[in-house]
Amino acid sequence: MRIGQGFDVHAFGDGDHVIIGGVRVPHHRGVVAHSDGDVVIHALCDAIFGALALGDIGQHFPPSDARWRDADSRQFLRHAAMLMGQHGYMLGNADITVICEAPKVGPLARAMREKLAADLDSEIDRISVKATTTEKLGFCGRGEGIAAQACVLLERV
Ligand SMILES: Nc1ccn([C@@H]2O[C@H](COP(=O)(O)O)[C@@H](O)[C@H]2O)c(=O)n1
Ligand SMILES: C[C@@]1(CO)OP(=O)(O)OP(=O)(O)OC[C@H]1O
Repeated sequence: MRIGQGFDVHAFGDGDHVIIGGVRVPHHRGVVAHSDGDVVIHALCDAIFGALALGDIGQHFPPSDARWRDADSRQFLRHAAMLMGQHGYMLGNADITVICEAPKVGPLARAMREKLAADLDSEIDRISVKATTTEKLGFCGRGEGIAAQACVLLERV
C-alpha cells in the first residue's frame, strides 16, 4: 500500500464559472490558472504522484508549456491513473476536501465523484468529496480563492 496527499490553491479572478472536480459550476468569479484551474483534480493528482514518489503536477505538466493552457484537468488525472496502473497500483480510496466560502459544493459532490471515478477507472464509493468554509477567515474566507486537499491510499493490483 502507498499513501499520498496533495494540496492546491487558485485565486478567484474574472469569469462566470469555476471547474471543480471536473464539474462546471456557475459562479460570479472564475479562477486564475494556466489550465482550467480545477483545484480538486490538481490536489488529487499531487496525492497520486506523491504516493508513487513521482514528483508533482508541475513536473508532469509544466505551467511554462503552452500545451496545458486552458487544459481540461481531467486529462492530468487520467495520466496519473495511467502511471498508477503502470506502477502496479489501483486506487484504494481518495478523500478530498474543498475549501471555499462559495460556491456551495455539497449538492455537486456526487457529480464530481462520478467524474473522478470515471477518470480513475474506480468505483464511486472509493472516492469522497467534502467541503468546508473557513468561517470567513483568511483568503478563502475573504472569497479571494479556493483550495482543495486530497489524501489517497493506493493498493497493489
Ligand atoms: N463551499 C462549501 C462549504 C461548505 N459546504 C457545506 O456546508 C457545511 C458547513 O460548512 P462549515 O464551513 O460551516 O463547517 C459543510 O460541512 C459542507 O457540508 C459546502 O457544501 N460548500
Ligand atoms: C496544472 C498546471 C498546468 O500547467 O497549471 P495551473 O492550472 O496553473 O495549476 P497548478 O495547480 O498551479 O499546477 C501546475 C501546473 O501543472
